[in-house]
Amino acid sequence: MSYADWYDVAGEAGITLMTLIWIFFTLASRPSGKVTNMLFGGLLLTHVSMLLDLIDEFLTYPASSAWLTTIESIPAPFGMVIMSVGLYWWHQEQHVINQQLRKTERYYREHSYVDFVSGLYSAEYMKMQLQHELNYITGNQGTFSLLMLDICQFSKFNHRFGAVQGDNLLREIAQLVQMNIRNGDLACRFASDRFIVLLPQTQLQGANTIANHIQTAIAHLAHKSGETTKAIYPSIAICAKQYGGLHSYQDILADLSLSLTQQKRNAA
Ligand SMILES: Nc1nc2c(ncn2[C@@H]2O[C@H](COP(=O)(O)OP(=O)(O)OP(=O)(O)O)[C@@H](O)[C@H]2O)c(=O)[nH]1
Repeated sequence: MSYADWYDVAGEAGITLMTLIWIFFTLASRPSGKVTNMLFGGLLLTHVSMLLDLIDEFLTYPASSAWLTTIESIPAPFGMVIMSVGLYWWHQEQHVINQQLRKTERYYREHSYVDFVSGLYSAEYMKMQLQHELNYITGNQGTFSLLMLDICQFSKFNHRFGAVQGDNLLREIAQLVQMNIRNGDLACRFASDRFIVLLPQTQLQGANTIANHIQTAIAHLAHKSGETTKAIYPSIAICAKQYGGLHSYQDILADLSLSLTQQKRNAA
């Protein structure tokens, strides 16, 4: 074979390998169903064409079997048509999923906004979602509520048990908050030992109910530091407020923080 032929072989082998990789990632990433079947079928036919094309480089067919070289390219166009139909169905499927996400106002998911200590979304993400919620309710005459909660005496806990145990406690509390909110609510870590929960389309009464659930759950958390069975029962201060669409998210967050601070002062 000449150099040109080897370049040809390398190109065809690369395409054959790539189609196999696409098949792998399609099957590994997608749930089973008709969209996956179409994508898999289309990619498989394309792969077969590429493979036949590659094998063809190493075989010499007798003149009577020359037709074999012409059929090798037939599966690819069929595969591409099937794949295109699969992609169109995928587009339809994604459209439905997007509609569902939009309904709950958690439309854009962004993993770079995750706080890695608590596993919740960060304050930055909450600000974006608050702005999104404000835009939504302004157009729809709606309302929403927010909860803000703060762990009591967290600096003492850190001092006594160390920052690693402090991180564990933050994570456990974050999990309890998440367990006690609804699908469509959003819990974020706001700052150090402070968390915030967005409750879309929720009146104050409903927000207070959820705040009670969270407070009760955290009051029953028997946090263990290390090997000992001795438990620490953390307590939190929590405040719930309802908002309309006439404020900026900065004003809302400042107002909520102030309310929580006043509530803590009154309780002291
Ligand atoms: N372990 C750990 N500690 C943190 C983290 N972020 C902030 N902190 C600590 O959290 C503590 C927060 O202290 P404060 O704001 O005084 O809160 P507090 O001690 O709970 O005081 P009160 O709310 O008034 O009861 C500080 O000691 C911070 O160093 C973190 O990611 N991990």
